[in-house]
Amino acid sequence: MTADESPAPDPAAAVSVRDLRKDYGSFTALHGVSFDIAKGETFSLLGPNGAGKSTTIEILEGYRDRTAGSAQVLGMDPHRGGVSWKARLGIVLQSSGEPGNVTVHEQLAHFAGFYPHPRDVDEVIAAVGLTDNAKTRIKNLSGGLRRRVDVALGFVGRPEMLFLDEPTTGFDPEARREFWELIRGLKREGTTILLTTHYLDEAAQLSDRVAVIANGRLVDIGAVHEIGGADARIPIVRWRDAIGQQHEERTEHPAATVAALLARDGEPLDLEVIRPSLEDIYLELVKDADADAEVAA
Ligand SMILES: Nc1ncnc2c1ncn2[C@@H]1O[C@H](COP(=O)(O)OP(=O)(O)OP(=O)(O)O)[C@@H](O)[C@H]1O
Repeated sequence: MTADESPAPDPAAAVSVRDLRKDYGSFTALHGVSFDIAKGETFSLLGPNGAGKSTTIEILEGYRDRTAGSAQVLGMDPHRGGVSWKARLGIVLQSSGEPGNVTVHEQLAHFAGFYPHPRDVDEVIAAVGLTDNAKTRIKNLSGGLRRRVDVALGFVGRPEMLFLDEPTTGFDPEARREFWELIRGLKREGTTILLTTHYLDEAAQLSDRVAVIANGRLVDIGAVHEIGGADARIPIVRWRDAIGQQHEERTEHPAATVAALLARDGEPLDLEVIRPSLEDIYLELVKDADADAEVAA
């Protein structure tokens, strides 16, 4: 199939992808992926190592050519996007290049100069918690602090669309929480955000919608509270009986189940009521996708 033969992308969307396919030689990394991201939406692409997340994001950033299918980002085919289109994007790649022999402030001020309406450099440095390191040479920063510089470079140009490929790798827990606040602030300003992350709590905290991709195929897509379907969210009641045997019941009415247990047997041992998290649901989706792939193979 050529790009021209695939269905039309949605012109109103910030990102619109149809039947996206990518071959690396004889290996197919993407088997025809389709999704839209609305303007102002925060959208996470989730999947195991090698699923095709970075390939997708790099095609959308204009860094990689696609083999087939169509893609539009801010109304433009990324393959044809020029300098003015690129100035509307912010990009945090999965791995950054060799750090230069420049300070944090110098690097950001230099980068800000490429954009027509950059943010205030000192405010950006403060937003990523690097004020105390503003005059430090980047090569002398720890890995986690360097990653904060990458994030700062991604939004200093006041982008309409921000791509974040595993942005918080190497962040300590406090820095991750601060990063979440930063992203919420950018979202409030109307920035469209495409995030890939292996931290499912991060995706649950930040995303309007998520897509799960496995083996180059889209497995599911939807709002964080809908992904995997309603059945995947049915609470689980777990307890042990008087002789120590473990029991488990999936029920829409966990309080009634616990009340009935209490009335019947007295206080249950090791009682837990669990609502599956995004991580639990994600793991199930990926397991099912792997099983399907094995059957197909
Ligand atoms: N330049 C390349 N040449 C050949 N194969 C590649 C190339 N880049 C990626 N691949 C392969 O394509 C598949 C998808 O890779 P990709 O980096 O998109 O996955 P990912 O979902 O981002 O994984 P991770 O979570 O590890 O970053 C993998 O099997 C990878 O080995």
